[in-house]
Amino acid sequence: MALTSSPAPVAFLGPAGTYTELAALLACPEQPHLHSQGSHPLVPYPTIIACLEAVATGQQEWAVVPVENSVEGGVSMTLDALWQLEGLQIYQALILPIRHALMGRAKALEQIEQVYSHPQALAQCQVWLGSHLPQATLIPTRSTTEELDRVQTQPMAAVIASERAAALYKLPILACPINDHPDNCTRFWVIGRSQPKADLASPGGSHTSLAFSLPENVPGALLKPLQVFAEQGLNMSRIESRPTKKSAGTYVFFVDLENAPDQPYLSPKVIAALEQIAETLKLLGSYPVHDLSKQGGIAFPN
Ligand SMILES: O=C(O)C(=O)Cc1ccccc1
Repeated sequence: MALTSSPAPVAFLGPAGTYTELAALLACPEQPHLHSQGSHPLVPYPTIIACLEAVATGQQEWAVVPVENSVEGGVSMTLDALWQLEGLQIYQALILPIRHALMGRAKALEQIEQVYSHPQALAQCQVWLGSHLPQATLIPTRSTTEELDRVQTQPMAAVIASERAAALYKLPILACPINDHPDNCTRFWVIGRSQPKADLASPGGSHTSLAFSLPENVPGALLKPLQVFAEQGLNMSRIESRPTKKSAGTYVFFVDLENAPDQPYLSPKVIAALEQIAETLKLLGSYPVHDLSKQGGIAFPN
């Protein structure tokens, strides 16, 4: 009799109702070219780093984490954790439209004294908040849904989260959408443990991500790796720097490359050239991207 294994759990930034949970519901880690499977049990974690540590230590098979928002830029917690932790690989990217709602039990907006949400969500609604809730104190939380239980009993408090979160917690929506840019979207990565280097071609896809630090802070240092990409005809779709945290003025560079259609991974030649240049090089994976922001909205799974 054939043994059938049930889908492995996916760690996500909780509690229930976050945008990251929605991305995890739509993710398909074992078959990264698909999405919208919804068959994996989901396990909430309080922070992004806890999600990634759960995979790195083998406690969970998969994690889904936010990486970059079209308005606010990179999610530094995710980038820093991927640089620090060993043995992680990106298997899939999902881009979701982000439509923020203000929810709570206030009878009128003037009643609201505190607004709780993830710093990215607060920043994405700052113009709206300044003009509609100038009296409110903005309080950052670890995820959009962390303080949803508080607003059940405190009418002076409100939360910025998704409409799906309002439905899950049975909270009235006071205003929606409140994001300052209508085309707000966020990219999420599905992370698993890394394959041996020889298997980097698998699972493959349209993009490759890597991170590197450079040995010397000298004029033109960054030119060398960029020249490798240019000479190999590799288009960079993103470059972002984060401090190494070792000494002031030293940086880690995170790069996303578009793969050639006939080569869904980074060639050994490019990897060898980068290894020569970088102080530390981390290949984060080659993977397909599902852009769900351009399909007129998504049907939210429950
Ligand atoms: O997933 C969430 O709900 C988060 O708190 C992270 C986040 C915040 C804002 C936009 C997308 C993801």
